[in-house]
Amino acid sequence: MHKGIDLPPPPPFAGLAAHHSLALFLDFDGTLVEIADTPDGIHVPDGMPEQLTALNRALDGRIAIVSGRAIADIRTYLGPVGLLMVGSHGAEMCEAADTSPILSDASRTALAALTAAWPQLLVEIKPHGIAVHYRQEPEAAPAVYTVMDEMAAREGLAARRGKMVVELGPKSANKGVAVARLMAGPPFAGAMPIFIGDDTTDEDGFNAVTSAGGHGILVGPPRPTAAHYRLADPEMVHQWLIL
Ligand SMILES: O=P(O)(O)OC[C@H]1O[C@H](O[C@H]2O[C@H](CO)[C@@H](O)[C@H](O)[C@H]2O)[C@H](O)[C@@H](O)[C@@H]1O
Repeated sequence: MHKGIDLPPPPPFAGLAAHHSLALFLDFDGTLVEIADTPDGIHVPDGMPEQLTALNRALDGRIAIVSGRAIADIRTYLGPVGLLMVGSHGAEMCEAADTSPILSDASRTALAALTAAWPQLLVEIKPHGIAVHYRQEPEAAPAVYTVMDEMAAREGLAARRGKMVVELGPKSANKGVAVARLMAGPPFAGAMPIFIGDDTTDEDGFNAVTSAGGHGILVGPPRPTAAHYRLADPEMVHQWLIL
């Protein structure tokens, strides 16, 4: 973990690609697109899906989007890019979505009470989990933490804190587990993995690629991280990837 020092920018992408067989694991919100006020308020830069597709071809299919969003949600923004996608923080790995309800009546009641008390909260239902966003109502954060932690304990789920959001999902899934699973088989096995992400939930991905001989790239301001390099914002990510 790099705590007190700022991190350098990564070496130029073209140079790395010239000397290594690269695998790229890309977070979505805050990495490929700027953070917005609401989950559906994001803007996908013109040409980005086409450029990701071209880059994926150049890397022989060794790019995966590894997002906290549901895969179906990502597809509405990127369209038919032909990229491998991991969604819901690793719980969805291109498998049929499990849409069965994950909450008991007690938890549904607790969630309903929370959203009634704080009407600006946004609830995002995913195939394997549920996210409560408090960006529109930041003063609700302590109540959201309490209720979501209680729900997680009751349901046997993990409660993950992200950017103005708390998410419930399976304990067994995280971005690091997903990356390790992908790295075990073709077309990723043997490549040097790079994980680019901005949020605390991306730290599992940074650790996984480091264990596999690769590097994490933190996007955003300096903070304690397992990443080796840092880029300031999604625009710098696009420039680094020559997108
Ligand atoms: O793993 P990611 O691809 O970074 O997804 C993480 C979460 O991103 C979304 O929420 C975040 O972005 C929103 C839009 O910029 C922002 O309004 C919100 O405050 C952020 O938490 C998404 O809605 C979640 O489902 C993802 O898990």
